[in-house]
Amino acid sequence: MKLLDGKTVLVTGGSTGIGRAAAIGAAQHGANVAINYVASDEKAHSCIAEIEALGRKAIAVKGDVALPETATEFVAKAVEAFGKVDVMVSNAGICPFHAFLDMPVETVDRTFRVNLHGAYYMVQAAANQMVKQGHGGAIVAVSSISALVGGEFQTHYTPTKAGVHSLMQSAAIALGKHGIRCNSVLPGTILTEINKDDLADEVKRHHMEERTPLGRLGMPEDLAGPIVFLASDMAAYVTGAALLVDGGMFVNLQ
Ligand SMILES: NC(=O)C1=CN([C@@H]2O[C@H](COP(=O)(O)OP(=O)(O)OC[C@H]3O[C@@H](n4cnc5c(N)ncnc54)[C@H](O)[C@@H]3O)[C@@H](O)[C@H]2O)C=CC1
Ligand SMILES: C[C@H](O)[C@@H]1OC(=O)[C@H](O)[C@@H]1O
Repeated sequence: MKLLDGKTVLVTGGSTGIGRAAAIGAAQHGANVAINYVASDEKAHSCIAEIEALGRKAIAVKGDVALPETATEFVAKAVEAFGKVDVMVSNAGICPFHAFLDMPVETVDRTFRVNLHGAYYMVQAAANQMVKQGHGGAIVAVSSISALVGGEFQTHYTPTKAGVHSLMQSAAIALGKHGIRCNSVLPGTILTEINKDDLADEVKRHHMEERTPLGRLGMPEDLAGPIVFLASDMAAYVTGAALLVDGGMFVNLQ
Protein backbone atom coordinates (compact mmCIF):
# COMPACT_ATOMS: atom_id res chain seq x y z
CA MET A 1 0.00 0.00 0.00
CA LYS A 2 1.36 3.43 -0.96
CA LEU A 3 0.86 5.94 1.85
CA LEU A 4 1.80 9.19 0.10
CA ASP A 5 0.40 8.76 -3.41
CA GLY A 6 0.22 12.10 -5.24
CA LYS A 7 1.62 14.07 -2.30
CA THR A 8 4.40 16.63 -2.48
CA VAL A 9 6.98 16.05 0.25
CA LEU A 10 9.74 18.52 1.15
CA VAL A 11 12.81 17.38 3.08
CA THR A 12 15.54 19.64 4.46
CA GLY A 13 19.06 18.24 4.58
CA GLY A 14 17.72 15.66 2.18
CA SER A 15 20.87 14.61 0.34
CA THR A 16 22.38 12.42 3.07
CA GLY A 17 21.56 10.26 6.07
CA ILE A 18 18.11 10.35 7.64
CA GLY A 19 16.85 13.09 5.30
CA ARG A 20 17.84 11.11 2.22
CA ALA A 21 16.22 7.95 3.59
CA ALA A 22 13.04 9.95 4.29
CA ALA A 23 13.07 11.44 0.78
CA ILE A 24 13.49 8.05 -0.86
CA GLY A 25 10.96 6.45 1.51
CA ALA A 26 8.42 9.13 0.55
CA ALA A 27 9.06 8.50 -3.15
CA GLN A 28 8.65 4.76 -2.64
CA HIS A 29 5.25 5.64 -1.19
CA GLY A 30 4.21 7.61 -4.27
CA ALA A 31 5.29 11.16 -3.43
CA ASN A 32 7.07 13.73 -5.55
CA VAL A 33 9.94 15.11 -3.50
CA ALA A 34 11.84 18.37 -3.11
CA ILE A 35 15.05 18.24 -1.15
CA ASN A 36 16.93 21.14 0.38
CA TYR A 37 20.69 20.65 0.68
CA VAL A 38 23.68 22.81 1.52
CA ALA A 39 26.84 20.88 0.70
CA SER A 40 27.62 18.44 -2.12
CA ASP A 41 25.80 18.99 -5.44
CA GLU A 42 26.79 15.45 -6.41
CA LYS A 43 25.05 13.85 -3.43
CA ALA A 44 21.93 15.94 -4.04
CA HIS A 45 21.84 14.95 -7.69
CA SER A 46 22.34 11.28 -6.89
CA CYS A 47 19.37 11.45 -4.50
CA ILE A 48 17.26 13.04 -7.24
CA ALA A 49 18.34 10.33 -9.69
CA GLU A 50 17.40 7.62 -7.18
CA ILE A 51 13.93 9.13 -6.74
CA GLU A 52 13.43 9.51 -10.48
CA ALA A 53 14.41 5.86 -10.95
CA LEU A 54 11.41 5.06 -8.74
CA GLY A 55 9.17 6.83 -11.27
CA ARG A 56 8.61 9.91 -9.13
CA LYS A 57 9.58 13.55 -9.74
CA ALA A 58 12.21 15.33 -7.67
CA ILE A 59 14.03 18.63 -7.40
CA ALA A 60 16.99 19.76 -5.30
CA VAL A 61 17.21 23.33 -4.00
CA LYS A 62 20.48 24.51 -2.49
CA GLY A 63 20.40 26.75 0.59
CA ASP A 64 21.45 27.25 4.19
CA VAL A 65 18.48 26.60 6.48
CA ALA A 66 19.86 29.08 9.01
CA LEU A 67 18.69 31.87 6.69
CA PRO A 68 14.96 32.63 6.67
CA GLU A 69 14.96 33.30 2.92
CA THR A 70 16.11 29.72 2.27
CA ALA A 71 12.80 28.47 3.64
CA THR A 72 10.58 30.76 1.56
CA GLU A 73 12.63 30.02 -1.54
CA PHE A 74 12.50 26.25 -0.94
CA VAL A 75 8.74 26.27 -0.56
CA ALA A 76 8.29 28.55 -3.59
CA LYS A 77 10.47 26.28 -5.78
CA ALA A 78 8.52 23.21 -4.68
CA VAL A 79 5.21 24.90 -5.49
CA GLU A 80 6.59 25.98 -8.87
CA ALA A 81 7.62 22.39 -9.65
CA PHE A 82 4.73 20.42 -8.14
CA GLY A 83 1.92 22.91 -7.54
CA LYS A 84 1.59 22.37 -3.78
CA VAL A 85 3.19 21.34 -0.49
CA ASP A 86 1.60 18.50 1.49
CA VAL A 87 4.40 17.47 3.81
CA MET A 88 7.46 19.18 5.31
CA VAL A 89 10.15 17.03 6.89
CA SER A 90 12.42 19.41 8.82
CA ASN A 91 15.56 17.36 9.19
CA ALA A 92 18.72 19.40 8.52
CA GLY A 93 21.04 19.54 11.48
CA ILE A 94 24.59 19.64 12.77
CA CYS A 95 26.28 18.31 15.88
CA PRO A 96 29.87 19.52 16.19
CA PHE A 97 30.89 17.66 19.35
CA HIS A 98 32.72 19.93 21.82
CA ALA A 99 33.39 20.21 25.58
CA PHE A 100 31.20 22.63 27.55
CA LEU A 101 33.62 24.88 29.45
CA ASP A 102 35.48 26.15 26.40
CA MET A 103 32.68 25.92 23.84
CA PRO A 104 33.30 28.59 21.19
CA VAL A 105 30.54 31.18 20.90
CA GLU A 106 30.45 30.64 17.12
CA THR A 107 29.79 26.89 17.58
CA VAL A 108 26.86 27.53 19.92
CA ASP A 109 25.49 30.21 17.64
CA ARG A 110 25.77 28.17 14.46
CA THR A 111 24.26 25.05 16.04
CA PHE A 112 21.29 27.02 17.34
CA ARG A 113 20.81 28.79 14.02
CA VAL A 114 20.94 25.67 11.88
CA ASN A 115 19.06 23.25 14.12
CA LEU A 116 16.46 25.45 15.80
CA HIS A 117 16.09 28.67 13.81
CA GLY A 118 16.34 26.64 10.60
CA ALA A 119 13.55 24.30 11.71
CA TYR A 120 11.41 27.26 12.78
CA TYR A 121 11.73 29.06 9.43
CA MET A 122 11.06 25.89 7.42
CA VAL A 123 8.04 24.86 9.48
CA GLN A 124 6.61 28.38 9.30
CA ALA A 125 7.14 28.69 5.53
CA ALA A 126 5.55 25.29 4.87
CA ALA A 127 2.64 26.04 7.21
CA ASN A 128 1.89 29.35 5.46
CA GLN A 129 1.77 27.56 2.11
CA MET A 130 -0.47 24.79 3.52
CA VAL A 131 -2.85 27.35 5.04
CA LYS A 132 -3.02 29.14 1.68
CA GLN A 133 -3.84 25.86 -0.08
CA GLY A 134 -6.61 25.20 2.43
CA HIS A 135 -6.43 21.40 2.57
CA GLY A 136 -4.25 20.74 5.58
CA GLY A 137 -0.90 19.00 5.63
CA ALA A 138 1.66 17.25 7.78
CA ILE A 139 4.91 18.45 9.31
CA VAL A 140 7.44 16.03 10.73
CA ALA A 141 10.50 17.38 12.51
CA VAL A 142 13.58 15.29 13.18
CA SER A 143 14.27 15.96 16.85
CA SER A 144 16.24 13.40 18.86
CA ILE A 145 16.42 11.19 21.90
CA SER A 146 18.68 14.10 22.89
CA ALA A 147 15.56 16.20 23.44
CA LEU A 148 15.05 14.04 26.53
CA VAL A 149 18.57 13.26 27.77
CA GLY A 150 21.90 15.06 27.83
CA GLY A 151 25.34 14.61 26.33
CA GLU A 152 28.65 15.84 27.77
CA PHE A 153 29.87 17.08 24.40
CA GLN A 154 26.44 18.13 23.16
CA THR A 155 25.51 21.01 25.51
CA HIS A 156 24.89 23.25 22.50
CA TYR A 157 23.06 20.53 20.56
CA THR A 158 20.63 18.90 22.99
CA PRO A 159 18.77 22.19 23.73
CA THR A 160 18.14 22.60 19.99
CA LYS A 161 16.60 19.14 19.81
CA ALA A 162 14.43 19.85 22.86
CA GLY A 163 13.49 23.09 21.10
CA VAL A 164 12.46 21.28 17.93
CA HIS A 165 10.34 18.87 19.98
CA SER A 166 8.70 21.84 21.72
CA LEU A 167 8.21 23.65 18.39
CA MET A 168 6.20 20.70 17.10
CA GLN A 169 4.00 20.73 20.22
CA SER A 170 3.22 24.45 19.93
CA ALA A 171 2.84 24.33 16.15
CA ALA A 172 0.39 21.43 16.55
CA ILE A 173 -1.81 23.75 18.62
CA ALA A 174 -1.38 26.75 16.34
CA LEU A 175 -2.07 24.78 13.17
CA GLY A 176 -4.66 22.21 14.25
CA LYS A 177 -7.50 24.49 13.13
CA HIS A 178 -6.02 24.44 9.62
CA GLY A 179 -5.88 20.64 9.53
CA ILE A 180 -2.09 20.67 9.70
CA ARG A 181 -0.57 17.97 11.91
CA CYS A 182 2.83 18.49 13.54
CA ASN A 183 4.85 15.66 15.03
CA SER A 184 8.45 14.82 15.74
CA VAL A 185 10.58 11.72 15.50
CA LEU A 186 13.24 11.21 18.15
CA PRO A 187 16.00 9.04 16.67
CA GLY A 188 18.46 7.31 18.97
CA THR A 189 21.97 6.77 17.64
CA ILE A 190 21.83 6.35 13.89
CA LEU A 191 24.93 5.66 11.81
CA THR A 192 25.36 8.72 9.59
CA GLU A 193 27.91 11.40 8.68
CA ILE A 194 26.95 13.49 11.71
CA ASN A 195 28.53 11.03 14.16
CA LYS A 196 31.08 9.22 11.97
CA ASP A 197 34.05 10.69 13.86
CA ASP A 198 32.45 10.32 17.29
CA LEU A 199 31.64 6.65 16.71
CA ALA A 200 35.07 5.91 15.25
CA ASP A 201 35.89 5.41 18.92
CA GLU A 202 35.29 1.64 19.17
CA VAL A 203 34.76 1.70 22.94
CA LYS A 204 32.08 4.38 22.68
CA ARG A 205 30.39 2.68 19.76
CA HIS A 206 30.32 -0.65 21.58
CA HIS A 207 28.87 1.05 24.66
CA MET A 208 26.09 2.62 22.55
CA GLU A 209 25.31 -0.75 20.95
CA GLU A 210 25.29 -2.46 24.35
CA ARG A 211 22.69 -0.09 25.76
CA THR A 212 20.36 -0.61 22.80
CA PRO A 213 17.89 -3.43 23.56
CA LEU A 214 17.51 -4.26 19.86
CA GLY A 215 21.25 -4.93 19.82
CA ARG A 216 22.39 -2.60 17.06
CA LEU A 217 22.67 1.09 16.24
CA GLY A 218 20.15 2.52 13.80
CA MET A 219 20.45 2.97 10.06
CA PRO A 220 18.95 5.99 8.24
CA GLU A 221 16.33 3.69 6.69
CA ASP A 222 15.03 2.89 10.18
CA LEU A 223 13.59 6.42 10.24
CA ALA A 224 11.91 6.26 6.83
CA GLY A 225 8.91 4.18 7.97
CA PRO A 226 8.10 6.28 11.06
CA ILE A 227 8.46 9.54 9.07
CA VAL A 228 6.29 8.27 6.19
CA PHE A 229 3.70 7.03 8.69
CA LEU A 230 3.48 10.38 10.52
CA ALA A 231 3.30 12.19 7.18
CA SER A 232 0.48 9.98 5.94
CA ASP A 233 -3.26 9.80 6.52
CA MET A 234 -2.62 6.63 8.55
CA ALA A 235 -1.69 9.14 11.27
CA ALA A 236 -4.72 11.40 10.62
CA TYR A 237 -5.48 11.78 14.36
CA VAL A 238 -1.86 12.09 15.50
CA THR A 239 -0.58 15.57 16.22
CA GLY A 240 1.76 17.04 18.82
CA ALA A 241 3.26 13.58 19.29
CA ALA A 242 6.91 12.56 19.59
CA LEU A 243 7.93 9.11 18.40
CA LEU A 244 11.13 7.61 19.77
CA VAL A 245 12.93 5.59 17.09
CA ASP A 246 15.88 4.36 19.10
CA GLY A 247 15.90 0.58 19.30
CA GLY A 248 14.79 0.97 22.92
CA MET A 249 17.87 2.92 24.03
CA PHE A 250 15.94 5.53 26.04
CA VAL A 251 14.15 3.11 28.35
CA ASN A 252 17.25 1.06 29.08
CA LEU A 253 18.30 2.23 32.54
CA GLN A 254 19.62 -1.11 33.79
N1 LIG B 1 22.53 10.34 13.43
C1 LIG B 1 21.99 10.36 14.65
O1 LIG B 1 22.38 9.58 15.55
C2 LIG B 1 20.88 11.29 14.95
C3 LIG B 1 20.56 12.35 14.15
N2 LIG B 1 19.54 13.18 14.48
C4 LIG B 1 19.18 14.30 13.64
O2 LIG B 1 18.91 13.83 12.34
C5 LIG B 1 19.07 14.91 11.43
C6 LIG B 1 19.80 14.40 10.21
O3 LIG B 1 21.12 14.06 10.57
P1 LIG B 1 21.84 12.75 10.04
O4 LIG B 1 21.12 12.17 8.93
O5 LIG B 1 22.14 11.91 11.21
O6 LIG B 1 23.27 13.32 9.59
P2 LIG B 1 23.74 13.91 8.20
O7 LIG B 1 24.94 14.71 8.50
O8 LIG B 1 23.84 12.85 7.18
O9 LIG B 1 22.53 14.84 7.77
C7 LIG B 1 22.41 16.17 8.11
C8 LIG B 1 22.06 16.90 6.84
O10 LIG B 1 21.77 18.27 7.14
C9 LIG B 1 22.47 19.05 6.20
N3 LIG B 1 22.72 20.38 6.73
C10 LIG B 1 23.58 20.72 7.72
N4 LIG B 1 23.59 22.04 7.88
C11 LIG B 1 22.70 22.54 6.99
C12 LIG B 1 22.29 23.84 6.66
N5 LIG B 1 22.78 24.90 7.30
N6 LIG B 1 21.37 23.99 5.69
C13 LIG B 1 20.88 22.93 5.02
N7 LIG B 1 21.24 21.67 5.28
C14 LIG B 1 22.15 21.48 6.25
C15 LIG B 1 23.76 18.30 5.92
O11 LIG B 1 24.39 18.75 4.74
C16 LIG B 1 23.23 16.89 5.85
O12 LIG B 1 22.75 16.58 4.56
C17 LIG B 1 19.79 16.02 12.20
O13 LIG B 1 18.84 17.02 12.52
C18 LIG B 1 20.26 15.33 13.45
O14 LIG B 1 20.33 16.21 14.53
C19 LIG B 1 18.78 12.98 15.60
C20 LIG B 1 19.08 11.95 16.42
C21 LIG B 1 20.14 11.04 16.18
C1 LIG C 1 25.11 12.98 16.60
C2 LIG C 1 24.91 12.06 17.75
O1 LIG C 1 25.58 10.88 17.60
C3 LIG C 1 23.49 11.70 17.88
O2 LIG C 1 22.69 12.84 17.73
C4 LIG C 1 21.64 12.68 18.43
O3 LIG C 1 20.72 13.46 18.40
C5 LIG C 1 21.71 11.45 19.24
O4 LIG C 1 21.35 11.69 20.52
C6 LIG C 1 23.11 11.05 19.16
O5 LIG C 1 23.83 11.60 20.22
